[in-house]
Amino acid sequence: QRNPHWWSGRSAFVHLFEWKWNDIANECENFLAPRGYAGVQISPPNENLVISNRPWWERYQPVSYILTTRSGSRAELANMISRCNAVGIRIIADVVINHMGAANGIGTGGSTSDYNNLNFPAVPYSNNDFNPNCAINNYNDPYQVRNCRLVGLPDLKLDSAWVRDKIVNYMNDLISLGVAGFRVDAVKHMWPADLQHIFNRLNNLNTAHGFPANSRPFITQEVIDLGGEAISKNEYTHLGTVTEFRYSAEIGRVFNGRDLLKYLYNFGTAWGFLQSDYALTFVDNHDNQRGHGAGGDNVLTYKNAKRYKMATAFHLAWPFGIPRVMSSFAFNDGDQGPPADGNGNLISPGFNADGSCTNGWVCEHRWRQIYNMIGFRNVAGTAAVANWWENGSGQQIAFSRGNRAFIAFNQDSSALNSNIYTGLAAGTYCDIASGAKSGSSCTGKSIVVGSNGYAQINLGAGETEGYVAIHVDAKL
Ligand SMILES: O=C(/C=C/c1ccc(O)c(O)c1)N[C@@H](Cc1ccc(O)cc1)C(=O)NCCCOc1c(-c2ccc(O)c(O)c2)oc2cc(O)cc(O)c2c1=O
Ligand SMILES: [Ca+2]
Repeated sequence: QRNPHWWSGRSAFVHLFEWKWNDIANECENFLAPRGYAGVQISPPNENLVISNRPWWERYQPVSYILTTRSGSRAELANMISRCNAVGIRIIADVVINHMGAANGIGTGGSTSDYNNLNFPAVPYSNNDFNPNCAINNYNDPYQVRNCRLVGLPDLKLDSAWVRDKIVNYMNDLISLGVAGFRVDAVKHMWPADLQHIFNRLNNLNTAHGFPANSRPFITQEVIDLGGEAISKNEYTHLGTVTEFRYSAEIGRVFNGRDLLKYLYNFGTAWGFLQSDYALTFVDNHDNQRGHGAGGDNVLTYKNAKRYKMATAFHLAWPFGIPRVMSSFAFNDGDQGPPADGNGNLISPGFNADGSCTNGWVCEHRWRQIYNMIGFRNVAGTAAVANWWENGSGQQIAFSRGNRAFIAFNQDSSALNSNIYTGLAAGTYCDIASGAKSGSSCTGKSIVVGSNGYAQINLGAGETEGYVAIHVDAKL
């Protein structure tokens, strides 16, 4: 189902891609809860194949459902989920249930993966638990896309009772540890009916973790659908939310300067997206930030910082979808895995005095311009978009969220310098892009809203930040 069980007043979650469980627990307590994040999507917690050079995608090659990975042990996972739930950070587990690993070898828990004989003894799965070996080479044949092998990955028979039992038991195990729901991988490659059977057998959430009785697990399904394929994202919306890859592609195209900001006034179903409460939205994700398609070369990443922050600011200011913020490790090569020592152990992020990360972690979620927009979205709450403004070129826009918050963007080659109606009460507000409210002063720009609700908004074309944003909790 589609409710992520956020605590009230929280509205967006972060994908702490490849983070260790102990580090996530600390981050929940030290950073995410204080900054108003709602939840964390964690990397697949099940045992995965150890692949030489440790590419990031080895975690998408299961060997068993034993909860031992480079992120930590079962006990560390359980501890992290408890500590995060205690401070109102929900945990969404990434589950890989379409396939198993595509090579012989051992898993991160020491179990064997016998790909040639389709034997995974630690589940156990054997060859009659897999679909016949055929390759997916025609994405316009729904049967092939569901029943054949995605890039050679052994395809599980999801209509077999044995396989369904193993997957249901795995997901119910995670529910018993306190997860709020699941990000389901490679959903396009599974039949909706099989998923429905599995999801229906999931237990209610564990009330010991603060969930009301009879709470159903949140489901968000990865369906890469940019149009043009036989399988549609709409085939899965009755099961839960669905990743809206077109959101990522379009917001990237606009904030790459390949379209006018003024066209964003109706950014939503008019652009072909799923309806808001079905849509899992993001600027980039772990896959398409590496140029693996699924949004093409429009996808913005941390590598294009100013545009990325503008796109994320719009993403979080705009009342559409369930937003997920990406938190990456730095990479040059598309296959490169997370920061690790000589023995392959993951290295924890370190933190600078300004809160930014070290040790190869980008930590976009710790960038002031991004975490301040988490606060903006929380303060805006359910207030509707109002007071839309655009300049003649169409590359300067502004809007408010009722009388709670106001934001202006400049993607023009000339300065934005206009007197704009903000919809906010008179007073002096701190711009949360260039700084923040600190005690009784602003560390960055301050913006004065007159008694008529207007403010002089000044934003040069070459400034560090391409937007200014204010809200009632940043008012002096
Ligand atoms: O680049 C990758 C991994 C990508 C990947 C991993 C997890 C994801 O959630 C995802 O969306 C993509 N994998 C590399 C290397 C690789 C891995 C395994 C393998 O058997 C062969 C090669 C790669 O070059 N993959 C081929 C292109 C990416 O094709 C993959 C897709 C995928 C891409 C586009 C689509 O429209 C689509 O429906 C599915 O989903 C995966 C899901 C997985 O659970 C595991 C995978 O290996 C993959 C996956 O290879
Ligand atoms: Ca399949």
